[in-house]
Amino acid sequence: MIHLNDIHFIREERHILQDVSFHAEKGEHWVLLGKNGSGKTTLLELMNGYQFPSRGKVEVLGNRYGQVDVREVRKRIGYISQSLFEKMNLADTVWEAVATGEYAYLRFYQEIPEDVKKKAIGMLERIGLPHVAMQSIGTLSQGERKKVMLARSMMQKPELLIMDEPCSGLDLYEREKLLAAIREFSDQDMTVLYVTHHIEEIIPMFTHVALIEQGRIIAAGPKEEVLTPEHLYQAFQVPLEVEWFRNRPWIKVL
Ligand SMILES: Nc1ncnc2c1ncn2[C@@H]1O[C@H](COP(=O)(O)OP(=O)(O)OP(=O)(O)O)[C@@H](O)[C@H]1O
Repeated sequence: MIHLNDIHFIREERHILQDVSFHAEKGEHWVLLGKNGSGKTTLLELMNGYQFPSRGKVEVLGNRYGQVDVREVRKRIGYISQSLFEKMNLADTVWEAVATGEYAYLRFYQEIPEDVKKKAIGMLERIGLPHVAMQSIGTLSQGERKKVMLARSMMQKPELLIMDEPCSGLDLYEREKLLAAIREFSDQDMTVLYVTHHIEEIIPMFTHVALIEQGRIIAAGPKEEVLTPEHLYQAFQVPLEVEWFRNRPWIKVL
């Protein structure tokens, strides 16, 4: 599904990723966890083919990057990030913005077919936002924006869903609502990769965690094995305890 082998990413003499190998199989739901500047977004950009490694091999959904048209691979990947939202036209109505996900465009230049409109409104209903369908996306709250981007990414049921800090800037209520929506959309056929620096966002649907520190993966595997105080100290340099409550980790800083 995703195979990164011996990746090095060097820019302006900085070794941003060093000797990274990462493997995710179909149906696994991964969290990529690490502090600010550790290299998480860079790793996602390699997986989406927006960046190419200085050394090493990237293979996603059976395609070796460098030998295929990455735009074709991207059609099978749902990607949610702040930078994608910023590329959207804030004057577009919400249902139109969701409908663009059907074609992986950012906006339409011709009339949207009725069935695509219905599907987009159906997605908004599923995510609990049918009432904002006719508003422009620029008028939405932060939480609504994130949910709309999730609905958009689900128009063409992706085989791989990649999310870059989708809960950043959300209050507790909005965060939990968005996590519930992500859980609702992510079934076992879909591989999920979720980037965050907040341990409490690792809800039960996530099966695996990779910890990244200064461009190196320091631990990767089933979440219970990776989320130990020792590994987390290595990643964040903060002494802490981990408490599991209903299959979700919570931390106490010591
Ligand atoms: N093209 C580039 N040229 C130079 N430095 C870069 C480039 N791309 C990324 N970096 C640097 O690489 C480091 C890792 O960046 P990255 O955005 O991957 O971190 P991150 O883990 O996603 O951080 P955050 O959690 O703060 O978003 C940063 O120090 C960044 O400044």
